[in-house]
Amino acid sequence: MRVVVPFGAQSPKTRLAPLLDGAERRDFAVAMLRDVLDAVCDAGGTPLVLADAPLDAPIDAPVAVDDRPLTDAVNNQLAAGTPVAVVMADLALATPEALTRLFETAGDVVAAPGLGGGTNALVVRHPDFSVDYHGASIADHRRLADEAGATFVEVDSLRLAVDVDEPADFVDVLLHGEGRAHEWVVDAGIRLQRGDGRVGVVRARR
Ligand SMILES: Nc1nc2c(ncn2[C@@H]2O[C@H](COP(=O)(O)OP(=O)(O)OP(=O)(O)O)[C@@H](O)[C@H]2O)c(=O)[nH]1
Ligand SMILES: C[C@H](OP(=O)(O)O)C(=O)O
Repeated sequence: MRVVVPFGAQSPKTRLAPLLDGAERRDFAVAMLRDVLDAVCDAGGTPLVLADAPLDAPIDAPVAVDDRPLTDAVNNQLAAGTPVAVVMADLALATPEALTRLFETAGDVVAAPGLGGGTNALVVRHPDFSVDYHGASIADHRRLADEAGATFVEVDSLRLAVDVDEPADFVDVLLHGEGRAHEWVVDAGIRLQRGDGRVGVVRARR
């Protein structure tokens, strides 16, 4: 399976600014990308990193640079032929097993929803389907599949549902992560903070 992995290389992970400075956000984003690429390869996928600018860190996969907005860049990849998968680069908990299940699930469009309304991963087998990212994109993709006459199937997976957008997402990385991204967060001094309510994170040092 051809697997497109979008990567915003210009100013990655701006919503993590409360805990990480610019260089750290770049470094952490690359750690997550490397974990995702390993998981894609171990699941039998052939990854292509779709970046909005050249990467300054070595990556063990081919890179296509396309500086158009995310949706346009991904739709251009879909136009190159199906089946194709799109797996976001910030899925710090992704495992080969979870991706294998995604890739093997039958359907014209198979989606792994993100917590909070996004679409963390997709398999597209229908030539008339196109993406529209940002906002509650899972709802948009459900509608777009319907309009294209494509079946739409969602996979239920914690490991694919967690994308690291905001500091609170570090909770799941600390609790369930295993790879470079997990190690990066621990080394940065980010720790769980238990209180009366929901568990949060705190950074012990900067
Ligand atoms: N090719 C490409 N990938 C992008 C672009 N923007 C985001 N991505 C990637 O798309 C996925 C989802 O990104 P988001 O979480 O929406 O945005 P982000 O840029 O990572 O983070 P924020 O700056 O906090 O919004 C991640 O894998 C990003 O690396 C873009 O403009 N072009
Ligand atoms: C790309 C976008 O990601 P989010 O901003 O929801 O993390 C989406 O899944 O539509």
